[in-house]
Amino acid sequence: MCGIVAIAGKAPVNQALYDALTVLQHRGQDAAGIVTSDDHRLFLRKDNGMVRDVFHTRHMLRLAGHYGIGHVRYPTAGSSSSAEAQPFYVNSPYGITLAHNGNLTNSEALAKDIYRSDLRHVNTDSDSEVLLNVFAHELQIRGKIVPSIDDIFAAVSGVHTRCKGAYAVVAMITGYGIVGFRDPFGIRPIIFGERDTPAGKEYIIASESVAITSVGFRIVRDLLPGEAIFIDNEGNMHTRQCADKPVFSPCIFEHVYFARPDSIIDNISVYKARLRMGETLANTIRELHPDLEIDVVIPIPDTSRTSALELANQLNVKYREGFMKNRYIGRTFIMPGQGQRKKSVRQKLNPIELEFMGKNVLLVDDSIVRGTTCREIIQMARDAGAKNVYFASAAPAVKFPNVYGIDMPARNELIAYGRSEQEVCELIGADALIYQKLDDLIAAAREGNPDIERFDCSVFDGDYVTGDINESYLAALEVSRSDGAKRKVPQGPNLVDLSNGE
Ligand SMILES: O=P(O)(O)OC[C@H]1O[C@H](OP(=O)(O)OP(=O)(O)O)[C@H](O)[C@@H]1O
Ligand SMILES: NC(=O)CC[C@H](N)C(=O)O
Ligand SMILES: [Mg+2]
Repeated sequence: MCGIVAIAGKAPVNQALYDALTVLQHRGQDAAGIVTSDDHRLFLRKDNGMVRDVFHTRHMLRLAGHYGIGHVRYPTAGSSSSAEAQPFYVNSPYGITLAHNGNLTNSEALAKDIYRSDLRHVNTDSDSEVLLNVFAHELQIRGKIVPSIDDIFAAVSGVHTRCKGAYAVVAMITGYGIVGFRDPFGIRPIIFGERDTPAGKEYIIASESVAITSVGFRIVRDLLPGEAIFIDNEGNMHTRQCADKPVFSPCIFEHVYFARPDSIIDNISVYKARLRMGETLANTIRELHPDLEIDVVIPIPDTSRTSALELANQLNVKYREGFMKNRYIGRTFIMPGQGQRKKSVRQKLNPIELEFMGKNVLLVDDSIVRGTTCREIIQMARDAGAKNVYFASAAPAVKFPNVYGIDMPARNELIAYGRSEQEVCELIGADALIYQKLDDLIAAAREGNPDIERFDCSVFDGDYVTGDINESYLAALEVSRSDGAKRKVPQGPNLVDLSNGE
């Protein structure tokens, strides 16, 4: 998952972009970047690292101009090399920069097309660089010195025709304005806002509403699946549906884990959805384990807190913060490499022994993916003297890879893949394991917006809405992007890259 933001302002936008990226940091910790423009020149800074590490005062001073875009990255394609940090740039036509959240499922085929038919060079393995070149080509073939609004929206339609997979995108067309668009299934979130200034209206586009409100804009609305927004360099805003048959299918995992609870995505409060997940999970526990004696409910911080709190309320059991989180360690799930993830769980969470000693403890997490967290945590609870350790997951068992922008590509890395609940329970060392039912999870999210007919739940049910995912795709993905495969790709400072981000 990545975070994206764009601002079309009337005054310098560097600080607001930086602030918005810090609010989106939970969506990507690997790399960050900002590009701004003063209508003539582009100013780019991007590198590996968290937002606070990538941008120093000297960089901020150079990010001049009244419009720009930003990105925080969590890689799902290519490598974690700094050359794949975003935004990406192509000089023709007009000078376009682009930032992408999601994952293209036909990136490899597109990369070949781009070279053979569009005569374009793509320098990295990033699907986002491919996406940028498709958009640039679709704009170039209109052949205009000054692109019209119709040209820009036609180029987005061209992207929808050629690209498959998930993409929420912001792009800047130097001298012409800012574009945002969402794939025809609306898998990844993207929302826009505005504010009035003495010099006129300013616009912002971002992955999550919290990035809009926290920098002083008000929310207008989410982009619809297939829809695009264009803010021209005079500050006029235009929107248009650019897909033929959009089928809304937003990713349910945003509500389970990715998004911040204080965000509202597609009119669903993530916080309320998580409370409802706690309520339904409590019902399932009562139904499946009516005799389970629970002395205390303990969340695995951070993300499960909201649902664990409501679950404890419903069961009428004490809710206690039995694990203290080291606030200087980021999210472990989105760290690259299993070794790093495993080590970080222990550095990140530390038990308060008195909450465990001699008690029947119900630990609650938002999800169990690789099982890294729960295995460590259950052992820590036992070491702290717990009598029995039960484990509940606010999401169903994750059994299938994600191909739409969450880095869980290898089936055999998923602890629930090919295993029964009982087997998972034994493997993680719990005395009982309770998963949320998929229908309950869907209901918990949908209650916030009953107009959404379906969610992308592919990691739970293996149903890939884009229709292009088959066994050979999944097998190839497993080979190229498993933890083992990633270890073989050269990373870090030894790699000499083409990067213009300094
Ligand atoms: O089964 P696993 O592979 O361990 O993945 C699931 C865990 O990873 C996430 O936590 P993370 O530490 O990333 O973030 P958080 O602090 O927001 O909970 C998630 O909240 C689960 O705790
Ligand atoms: N998580 C994401 O949205 C990743 C975006 C893009 N696929 C990349 O790897 O950079
Ligand atoms: Mg967690």
